[in-house]
Formats: sequence, structure tokens, C-alpha cells
Amino acid sequence: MTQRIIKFTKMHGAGNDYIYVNTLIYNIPDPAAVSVRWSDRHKGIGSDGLVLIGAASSPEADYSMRIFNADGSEAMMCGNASRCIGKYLYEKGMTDKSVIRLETLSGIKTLKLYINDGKVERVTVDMLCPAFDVPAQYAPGCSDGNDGTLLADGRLFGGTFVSMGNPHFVTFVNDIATLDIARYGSILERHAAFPSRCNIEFAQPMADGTIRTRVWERGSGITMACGTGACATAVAAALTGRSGRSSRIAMDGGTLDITWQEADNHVMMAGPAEFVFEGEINLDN
Ligand SMILES: N[C@@H](CCC[C@H](N)C(=O)O)C(=O)O
Repeated sequence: MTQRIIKFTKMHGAGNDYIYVNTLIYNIPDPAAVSVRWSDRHKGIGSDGLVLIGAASSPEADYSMRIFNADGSEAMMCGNASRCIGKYLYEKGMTDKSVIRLETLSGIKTLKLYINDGKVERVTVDMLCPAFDVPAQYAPGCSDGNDGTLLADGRLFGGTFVSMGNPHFVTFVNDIATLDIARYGSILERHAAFPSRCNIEFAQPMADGTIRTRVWERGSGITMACGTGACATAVAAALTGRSGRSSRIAMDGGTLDITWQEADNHVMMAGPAEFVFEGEINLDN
């Protein structure tokens, strides 16, 4: 019988906050609906979504991750959650490995934990290769390859489509501090160019060498950071000559260090992972 009282852990990576449940102990029968209820910042726990940690189906992996956005949609990958899972598994004694293989819907990702005095201080994730498989309907108003220009509420946004296991449209702007990202992000997420909707990154290279990036996430709206979005931004910046193969992506909730390796084409993401609090909640809430 499914237990009704579920113990959960709230964690964040650069401010991108999720509710984590160990499904080796607790069964969540309808995670999409639970994510909508629990993510609510007024009537629920409050988060950008729900993350389920479970057994891996592949013998190559140690554990698995499933990620649901705040609107209940399931995503293929989450960069910030994968770092948090590394910390969760190690500090809760579920592994003593400092290299963990995590199964996701977009492949097995390798996490490397940097441990000091029993605490995981930083996690690096091998995010595998970026893909530029342009959505079928990306053609309207677009130029060549994965670059295009999209119209949203009277403003044109030139950008690059990058898949990091999930879809991203990275648009470079020159008014990042004042841009109304809720206005434009909500329209671009559901633009006809993106049949499966899209995560949107608004980015601007800054004088200090960082790339200031603000995010509108598919299924969750404005978030403080997006790991896959940071990777997509770094790749788009490198492709368009705005940066080299390594970038510091400065998001609202923290900075992620991204390197797009020349040797194997893999994108490496490094950043923090933090516990916020533990709690328990009735599955029916
Ligand atoms: N916050 C995430 C990505 C979460 C999923 C995304 N909203 C989608 O629908 O693809 C990250 O850190 O990568």
C-alpha cells in the first residue's frame, strides 16, 4: 500500500529549487499532479518542480532521476537537480562514491563530487554533447541552421537553438538588466517554432567576463538559474564568437562554470548544490 506521509528534501542549485523524494522508500503514483500541488509557492511547499530519485534500470548507472516542472510536465534533464542529487546521495549515505553515474531520460550523466570533511562542496556534471536538431517548425522567420529570429510581442529576438537533452533558445540582448523576461519568455516558450515548447535564455556578455543570463523555463516560468540553460548559453556564445570554450554564466541565483571540451565535444557544468530543509507532507495535499 502506498504510504500517504512522504518525507521530502528541499534543495537548490544556484537558486533553482526542487523538492526531492527518494522513491526507493516512497511511491509517488501521480508525480505530475503532485508536482503541480507541492510546487505552489502559496498553497504547497514551493519549488520550481519535483525530482524523483530512484533505482537505475541500466547496470551502467548507480541511480536515476526524473524531473517534473511546476506545471507537471516531465523534462528529459535538469542540470541543477543532477548536482543536488550528487550531494543528496553522498551526504545521506546512499553512496560512498565520489563519481556517480546518474540515469536520466536524456542519457547517463557522470557526476563528480568535490568533498571536504564529509560535505559535498561542489559538483561537476558531464552533460554530454550539445545537439542542434532544430525543431521541425523552426523554419518560419529563421535563417540558417540552428540560428533564427523570432517575433514576440512586437520585438525580434535573434538566437540559437541548442539541445542539452532538453530544448533551449538562447537570445543575446543588450538590455538584460531591464528586459521584461516574463513578458517575452512566456510568448517565446510557446512560439510556433517550438512544437514541444522551449526553455528561453536571455543573455548578455558583461565587462567582467561573465555572461549575465536570465531564464524563462519551460513549465516553471522565471527561475533563479537553469543548469542546462547555462550550458546552452555557453555553447551559443562560443558558436557565435562571443566567448571561448569556457564561460562563467551569471544567473539570478548564482554562477555556473561551463566548459565545452574540444576533445570530445562534451559540456562540463560545475556549480554549487545546497540543502534547504527537510519535511513531510501528505500525498493528498
Ligand atoms: N532547471 C533545469 C531544467 C528543468 C527542465 C526544463 N524546465 C525543461 O522543461 O526542459 C536545469 O537546471 O537544467
